[in-house]
Amino acid sequence: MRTRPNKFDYISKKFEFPGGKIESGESPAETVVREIHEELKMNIEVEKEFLVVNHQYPDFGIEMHSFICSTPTRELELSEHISFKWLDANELEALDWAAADILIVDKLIKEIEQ
Ligand SMILES: Nc1nc2c([nH]c(=O)n2[C@@H]2O[C@H](COP(=O)(O)OP(=O)(O)OP(=O)(O)O)[C@@H](O)[C@H]2O)c(=O)[nH]1
Repeated sequence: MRTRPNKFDYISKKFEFPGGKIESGESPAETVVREIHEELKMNIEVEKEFLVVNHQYPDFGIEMHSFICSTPTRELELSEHISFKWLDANELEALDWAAADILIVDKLIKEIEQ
């Protein structure tokens, strides 16, 4: 997903994975299901946890949990992003990713190439 212009220029209009912040009482896997439904009107199933990344941006730090998920359909409705792309592994590297996402992208490329 491509982010809207952001107050922090290092995140503005970068590509990121859909998701969002954990709410009180939620597990990270529950968060991703809720956020993807809220942001994209998509129903997904979490298959497995993929990678936990800790990243320090100049103004804040994040601990980001990523998951391999499945969905019966690719149909979605954007509500918070300016565009999206479905990509094969060999196309992932070409995008301008948020810095915190680079380790996830690298691991995806390695695992899918095997
Ligand atoms: N969802 C998501 N956020 C990411 C990724 N990579 C990354 O740096 N972030 C950053 O992590 C921060 C928290 O994500 P968020 O989706 O909750 O962003 P937000 O503060 O706009 O959301 P909110 O106000 O709806 O809670 C944002 O600054 C976002 O840009 C990613 O792959 N997915």
